[in-house]
Amino acid sequence: MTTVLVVALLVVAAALILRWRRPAWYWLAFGVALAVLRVSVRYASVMDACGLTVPPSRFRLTLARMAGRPAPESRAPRVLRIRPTRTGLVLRVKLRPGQDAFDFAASCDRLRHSFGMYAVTAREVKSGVVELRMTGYDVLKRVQMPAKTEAGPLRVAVALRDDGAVLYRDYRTVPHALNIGATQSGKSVYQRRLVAELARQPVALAGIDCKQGMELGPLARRFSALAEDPDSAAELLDALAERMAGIYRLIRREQQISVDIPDADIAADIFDLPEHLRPVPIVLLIDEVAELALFTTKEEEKRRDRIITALVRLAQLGRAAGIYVEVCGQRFGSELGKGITMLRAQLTGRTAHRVNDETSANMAFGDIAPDAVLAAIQIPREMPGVAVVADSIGWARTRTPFTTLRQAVNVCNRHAHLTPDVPELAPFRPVLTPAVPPKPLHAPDAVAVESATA
Ligand SMILES: Nc1ncnc2c1ncn2[C@@H]1O[C@H](COP(=O)(O)OP(=O)(O)OP(=O)(O)O)[C@@H](O)[C@H]1O
Repeated sequence: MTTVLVVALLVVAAALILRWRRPAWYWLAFGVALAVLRVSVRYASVMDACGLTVPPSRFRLTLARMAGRPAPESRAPRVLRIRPTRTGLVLRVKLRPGQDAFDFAASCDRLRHSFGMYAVTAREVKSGVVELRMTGYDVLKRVQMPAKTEAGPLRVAVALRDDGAVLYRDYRTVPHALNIGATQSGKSVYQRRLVAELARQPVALAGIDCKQGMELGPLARRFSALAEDPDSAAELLDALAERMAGIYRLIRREQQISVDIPDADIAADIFDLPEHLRPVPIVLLIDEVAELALFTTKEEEKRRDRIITALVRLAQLGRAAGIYVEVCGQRFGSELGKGITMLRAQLTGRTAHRVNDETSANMAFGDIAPDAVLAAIQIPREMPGVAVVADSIGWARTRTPFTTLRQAVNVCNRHAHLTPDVPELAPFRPVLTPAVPPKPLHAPDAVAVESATA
């Protein structure tokens, strides 16, 4: 703590002396150092004012009485670590006997005002230790991801959380996810970011985009399979189910070999298989799931049932075979028909962009994090891309860095050579035609005017 304080003082002094130069880091270092000083100086009084201190123990009172000293003061939780970050600071405190992590969570708003920070969040990191993350400004206003992240295989840095931490989409811990939001809320940008990040990794991407491939089509060079209408989507899902069955047979065969070898590890999913046998993982992205679930004729109803059944099977069994499902939609509730709530139950990761009503938010969070429902409705219209992410432990507001379609296409084109050939998905491999200059389109009005003048 003392070291951090001294460093903060030095940084403030250096920043004041060098102010005539004002390089980019000047404001950042100055702001963070000031925040560290402010928190360090005000710590004890703020804890006291927020009711986060404990009265002196009987032992200390007895000692004071025996020594003839005045009664000792209440004690604030001990600071274990204070760590400046790019966006503010992180404080770790050790709770005093009788304190509860909930007390800190409930006092976040008071702490925010008292320390003069933009936001404060609290979470228990281990028994008796609470981490207070403080940010000095609205980090979601202009999202800037840190230069270095802890991304890895099947773990991509997808957004920034409101406490300044990076939000990762980790397919190995949360295999399947749901992303809902009203129109223009930022779902596609979120999905684009996912594709752009996954494109750099050795994974196969499969897409279902029933908007005639409008969102995923331009990224086709990095896709091993793409379906642009419900009919081909049904066939693609069947092909994925077939691949899943094949991978299970492969794992089973390897298990039988391992059982006969003493002390050998026994494969339970594709990552336990030897590298030369390991099938490439597949991430299946579905844009606007409702297009797959709606029907008007008997034929379409049969196709819909086939699609939803295949999706449920993939979400139930796909993880061990390295098949992950990422579903996007405006709503995802029981009004989409039978099997939808069963599918939703398999989608562990939940993200909700701005929604227009409580029912839509409930579809994402009602069953896992009721607190997050209100937060999702309150996302302002003028902040597209802001989302609420929740799991059974808690929720946070996040925002994806804005990725244009051009940027995502550039990344996909640059990494097109990483696109694996998946034999089962070969019929769905997007056909890449050479670019031709577009012909001028005749709008219906223009045609009408032309024929009228003729
Ligand atoms: N993370 C973001 N940061 C800044 N602006 C964003 C962000 N995400 C989205 N936007 C803005 O919001 C607009 C709509 O985003 P997007 O197309 O992703 O919405 P959507 O939910 O997919 O809409 P629809 O369902 O109609 O396709 C974008 O064109 C962009 O201008």
